[in-house]
Amino acid sequence: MNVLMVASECAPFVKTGGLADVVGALPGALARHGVDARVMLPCYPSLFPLLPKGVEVASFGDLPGGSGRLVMVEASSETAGLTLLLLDAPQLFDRAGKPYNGPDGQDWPDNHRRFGSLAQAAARICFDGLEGWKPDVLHAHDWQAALAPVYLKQTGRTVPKTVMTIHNIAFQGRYGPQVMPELGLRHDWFHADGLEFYGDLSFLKAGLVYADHVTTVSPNYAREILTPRFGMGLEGVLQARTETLTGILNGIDTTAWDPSNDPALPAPYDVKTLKAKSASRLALAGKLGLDTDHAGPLFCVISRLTEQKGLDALAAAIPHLVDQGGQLAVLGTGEPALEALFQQAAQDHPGRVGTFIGYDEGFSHLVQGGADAILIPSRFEPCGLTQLYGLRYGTLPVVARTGGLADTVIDANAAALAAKCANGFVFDEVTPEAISAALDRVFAAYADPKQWQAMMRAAMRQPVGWEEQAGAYVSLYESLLQ
Ligand SMILES: Nc1ncnc2c1ncn2[C@@H]1O[C@H](COP(=O)(O)OP(=O)(O)O[C@H]2O[C@H](CO)[C@@H](O)[C@H](O)[C@H]2O)[C@@H](O)[C@H]1O
Repeated sequence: MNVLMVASECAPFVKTGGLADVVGALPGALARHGVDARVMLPCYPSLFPLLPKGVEVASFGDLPGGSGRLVMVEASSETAGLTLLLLDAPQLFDRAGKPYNGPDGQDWPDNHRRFGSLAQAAARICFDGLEGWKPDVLHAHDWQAALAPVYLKQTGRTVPKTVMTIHNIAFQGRYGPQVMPELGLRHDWFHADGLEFYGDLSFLKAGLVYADHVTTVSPNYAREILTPRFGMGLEGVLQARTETLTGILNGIDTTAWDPSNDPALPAPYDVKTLKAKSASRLALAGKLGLDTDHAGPLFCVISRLTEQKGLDALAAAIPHLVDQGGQLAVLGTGEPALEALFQQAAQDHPGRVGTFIGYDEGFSHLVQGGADAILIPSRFEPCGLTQLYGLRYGTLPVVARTGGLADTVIDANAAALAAKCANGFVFDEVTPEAISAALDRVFAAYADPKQWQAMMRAAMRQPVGWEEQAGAYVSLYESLLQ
């Protein structure tokens, strides 16, 4: 079976968040099930070095954003081989800045054309194929790829089948109706049951309406987005699709994220050598200027600093965390006000709170390796990957009961502790008080090394790889093709 993945990010080549991890790891996992999945991506500057190694397999004269060519390249990351299909259109993608915004932090004003072009190129290659390779399924990820199923539907053909995955429903790609003609979308589909969302064109809604199947990245989030609290205005669209909406939990790349073999850690450790984790703690403390002789638990945050992640509430609980004897390592970048809060916390609590504002993949491994617990107080979380990395590294997740966090973290309540399956701490409200109460439970557990280590072992033994989840995608693809 052939699958064309269409996305705006793919680790390790271009990443702003968890979408990239999934798109980078899922094809390799699908390959082990006999699926040939290829990833179509915009050719951003970080991908230019790959171009000379590739071959041009298609060219387009009239995408919404002008001309472009498609270059196929076998790209190998440290851990896996991937076949990438790069949409090389310099007028759209050869820009300084980030995938979605310029150096000034503002969204590129032509994002509808940039990602409309990606989607249209993807739809066009489905029929002619690429040197004998034709997709049976087109799998679009998030709003940036969401018009691909629509362009396919506009042709009236029924193959390939289309899957639309929601990684984050908060980002919808919403533009005024004036962009409709330049995107080549059917005007008679611009209505409330089609492309239109409160007078605008919504890329994500369009994908949700016209894809053959919709998935999101955890079973719990698949239920949550049917409600006004989590659906971000799209709950009605999704309620109409409950028969064709599935939650498939994300996995992680357990080769790239392996504490027994991670070049970012000063010493390897595994479930039998938990004590060796202390070398990572020392290295992390040294890097962030934290006291190295501190006895209490070292918490960490690794996150985009945005409203979604509930970190304003966490920041308000930092004095309590410090008073109770904790330390905190923060790695993040995002909203300036949140960056300032954590920088201030580091100044207020020298030796106890260390903040690194920036994006650093290698350092994120050391933070996972060195911390005792990872704090994830998200207001909503479709799946969450950092708690999965935390489990794998014996860094116990302390999470809000939402989305995929609730699906993956087993709270240290009496029953779970007795059954030796507790692997973290779960709290209900994203408030400084509830976070402080959860921290108190962490401090109590940490004071009992036997119990803490039992939890670390339970965490590290939890299967978090892609094996099972990739199988779920294969079953879904097969059911669509029947
Ligand atoms: N400053 C920094 N430096 C280095 N690495 C950093 C970093 N900040 C974040 N990261 C990394 O970025 C990724 C974030 O992934 P998440 O799944 O936790 O959230 P995100 O909201 O981006 O993803 C969305 O998509 C994913 C994938 O489906 C869903 O799991 C999630 O719930 C949804 O919100 C992780 O790999 C993390 O280590």
